[in-house]
Amino acid sequence: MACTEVKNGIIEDIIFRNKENGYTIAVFENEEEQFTAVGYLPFADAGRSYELTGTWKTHPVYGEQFDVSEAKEQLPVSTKGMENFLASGAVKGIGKKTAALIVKKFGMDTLRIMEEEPDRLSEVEGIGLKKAAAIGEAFKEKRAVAEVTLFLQKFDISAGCAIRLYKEYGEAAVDIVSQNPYQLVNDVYGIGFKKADAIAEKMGIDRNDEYRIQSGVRFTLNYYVGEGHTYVPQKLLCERAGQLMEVSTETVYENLVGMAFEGDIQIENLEGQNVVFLMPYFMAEQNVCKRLAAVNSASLKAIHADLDTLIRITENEKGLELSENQKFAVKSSLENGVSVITGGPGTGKTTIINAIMNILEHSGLKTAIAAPTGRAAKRITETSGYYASTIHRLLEYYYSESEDTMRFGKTQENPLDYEVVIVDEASMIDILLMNGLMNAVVPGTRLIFVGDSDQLPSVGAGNVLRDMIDSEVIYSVKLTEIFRQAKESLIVVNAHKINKGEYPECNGKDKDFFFLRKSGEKDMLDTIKDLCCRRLPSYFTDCDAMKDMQILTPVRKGLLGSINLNKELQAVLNPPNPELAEQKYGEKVFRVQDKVMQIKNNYQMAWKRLDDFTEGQGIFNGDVGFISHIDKEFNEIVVVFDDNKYVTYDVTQLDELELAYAVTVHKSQGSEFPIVIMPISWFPPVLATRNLLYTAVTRGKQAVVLVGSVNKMYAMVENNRITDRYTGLKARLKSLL
Ligand SMILES: Nc1ncnc2c1ncn2[C@@H]1O[C@H](COP(=O)(O)OP(=O)(O)OP(=O)(O)O)[C@@H](O)[C@H]1O
Repeated sequence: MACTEVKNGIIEDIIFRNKENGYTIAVFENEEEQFTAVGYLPFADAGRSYELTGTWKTHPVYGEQFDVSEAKEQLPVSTKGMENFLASGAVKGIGKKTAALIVKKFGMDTLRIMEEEPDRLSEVEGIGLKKAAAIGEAFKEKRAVAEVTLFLQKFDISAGCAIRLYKEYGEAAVDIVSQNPYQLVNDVYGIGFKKADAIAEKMGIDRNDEYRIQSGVRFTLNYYVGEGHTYVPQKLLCERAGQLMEVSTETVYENLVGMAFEGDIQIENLEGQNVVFLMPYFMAEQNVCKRLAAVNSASLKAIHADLDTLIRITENEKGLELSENQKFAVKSSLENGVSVITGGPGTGKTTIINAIMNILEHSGLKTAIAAPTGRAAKRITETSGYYASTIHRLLEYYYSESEDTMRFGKTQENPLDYEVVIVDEASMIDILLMNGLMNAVVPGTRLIFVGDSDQLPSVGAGNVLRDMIDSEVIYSVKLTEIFRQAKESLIVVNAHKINKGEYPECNGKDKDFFFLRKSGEKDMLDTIKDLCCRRLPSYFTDCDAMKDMQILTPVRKGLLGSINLNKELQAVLNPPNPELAEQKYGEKVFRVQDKVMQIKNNYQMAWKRLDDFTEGQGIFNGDVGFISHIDKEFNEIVVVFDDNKYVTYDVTQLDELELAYAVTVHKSQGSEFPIVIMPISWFPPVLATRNLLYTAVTRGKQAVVLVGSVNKMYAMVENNRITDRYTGLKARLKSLL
C-alpha cells in the first residue's frame, strides 16, 4: 500500500480545473523538484503555496502523480512569493500591478495589514479608501471560505456548494452541517434532500432518524409545490416519501403526526380525503378564501350615476360600441366586491380595463392597476395609457434583513388605500402572492381580476384564477367574441382555434403566422439559427435579432431545449470576440452583450438607474436583460434590465443568471415579444399540450414562426391534457360562500 506523504510546493501551472467540484490537476514546484498533483484544490491558482498530504500514484498515461487527500494553503514566506500570491487573483480587486505596488509598500507585513488595518492600503498609489476596505473584506472572506471548504471536502461537498453554504451561514457553516445536514435543504438554494442525505450517510446518521424522515417529507411536499400543487393527498405523500428515503410508508406516516404537532405541516380532510399541506400554503389558502369572502360580501361605496349612462358616455368618448357581453363585464365588475373577467387574445380585455378606468375617473373612485410581472405591467401601461405597477410594488415589498425574507409593507394593519384594484394577467398569480394581495385589500374595495384562464397556470403553486372561476361563487364573465381588428391577425385567430382544439391556419399571404416544415431536429435547429441571423432580420427590416425575437421551447434539455438553443444562438448572434469580455461559470459562458434572464426572485439584489440615479432592490424570476460589462479584476458582471436598471452580479451569484436567447414557454408567461419562434418536434406528452402551444402562440405580436413537424403540432392541439393541480381554494370557496 502506498504511504501517505506530506509535501510543500508552489503552484507553477494549473493544467485542469473542474469548476463545479474543484477537482484540479496542477504542476507544483519546490526547491528540490517539480511534480504533478491531482485532487480537490478549488481555489488554487498559480503562485500560491500549499502543504499537501497524499500518496503517489501512477497514471497509465501521465505517469507519476501526487494524489492529494488534504491541502492546506500556506501563506507566502518571501516578498516574491507574496507578490505572486496577490497577483494570482487570490484576493478580489487586486491585479498584477496593484500586487506589486502593495508588496513594495508593505513587504512581508502585507497580509497583516490586509487583515488588521486594511485602511492603510490606501497609502498605495491608485487605491482609495473604498477600494482598500473592499480588499480587506475580500481577504477576510477568502480566508473564512477556504476554512469552510477544507472542512466540507471531507464530506465530498464540492467547492461550489461550499461557497453557497458559506454565503448562507457564514462561519457557522461547519457547525450547522455537523449538527444536522438536513437543515441545508431548507436553507440553501441548490441543495436538495439527496445531497444532504449523502452527507448524512457519510456522517453515519441512521436511516430512520427523525430529522431525516421529516426532511424527506418536507422535500417531497416541496417537490409537489414546485409542480404547482398546494397540497398532496396523504396516501400519495407517504408512498412517495417512503420510496425516496427507502423506508416504509408507516414510518413516514408516524412522523407526519409529530410534524403536524410542531406546526410544520397541516393535515386536513378535504372533500373526503386526508391531505397534507406545508404550513405556508395551508395558511395562504385559508386566508385567501376568508378574505375573498369578506371582500365579496362587503357593501361598496356607491357610484353616484347610472352605470348604463356612464357606459354610454365612455363609448362616446372612446369612439367604440361595447358588445353586450363586454357591457355586462364592465357592469358586473363595478357592482361586485370581487369579479373575474376572462377571455382569449383580442376579446377586449384591455378595452374593458380602459372603459372601467374611464368610468371610475368620472366617479372619482381611487383605482390601482397591477400585474404579476414587470413586463406585463409595462405592457398594460403602454396599451391602456394608465399606469400599472407590479403587484409586488403595489404591496410595497421590501427585503427584511432581520428575517432574511421578503415582506410586504402593505398588510392588514397598513392596507392599500384604493377603492378599486384591477389585477391584469391574473392567470399568473400564485397562492402566496394572492395571499399578500388579499391581506392588503380591505372589504369595501372592488377587486377586479382580468386574465386568460386558458393560459398555462401560474409558475408558483396554486390555480387561483381557475379556482375562483370554477368555484362558481365569484362573479365571472367570459369574453368569447374576437373583434374585427383582432380577426385580421392569424396569431389571434389561430390562438382561438388552438384553444378550441382546431388546427391553425398557416402561411397565408401577408399574414403573421408561419410554419416551416422540417423533419430532423438538426434541420430544425439550423433553420432557427438561419431565421434569427438572416431571414427574419431581412424580412422585418426594423427588427433587432437580440431584442425583438424570442425563441420559445417546451423543454430545457436536448438539442431543441433551451440550454442547447442558448449555446447555439449565442455562438451565432454574439460570437466570441476579443473585444468582448467573457466569464465562465460551470458549463456556461457569459459574454458582454449577451441576453440573459434572472431565474429566481432575489429581493435583496440592488439596482441603480443611470438616467435618473434612482436606486432600489429586487430582481425577479423571468426578468430579462443584457450584459453591459464584465470586470475581471473584481469578478463582477453588470446586467442592464428593463427600465435601464443596472445590476452588478458577483461571479458567485451567476447561478441566478441564464442565457435568454431561448426560454421555456413556462418562463415566457406574462411577456410578449414582437417575433416568437418555436421548434415543434417530439416533446414529452406532459409538455406537448394544447395549453402550452396556446400560451406560446399568444406571446407573439407581430409574427409567430413554428419550425418542425406539422403532425407534431396537430398532436399538441389534440393533447388537451391539463395537468390537474392539487389545490383547495375552489372547495374552500364553495363551502364558505
Ligand atoms: N367593442 C368593440 N368594438 C370594436 N372593436 C373592439 C371592441 N372591443 C375590442 N375591440 C378591438 O379589438 C382588438 C382587441 O382588443 P383588446 O386589445 O382590448 O383585447 P385583449 O383581450 O386585451 O387582447 P390581448 O389579450 O391580445 O391583449 C383591439 O383592436 C380593440 O380595439
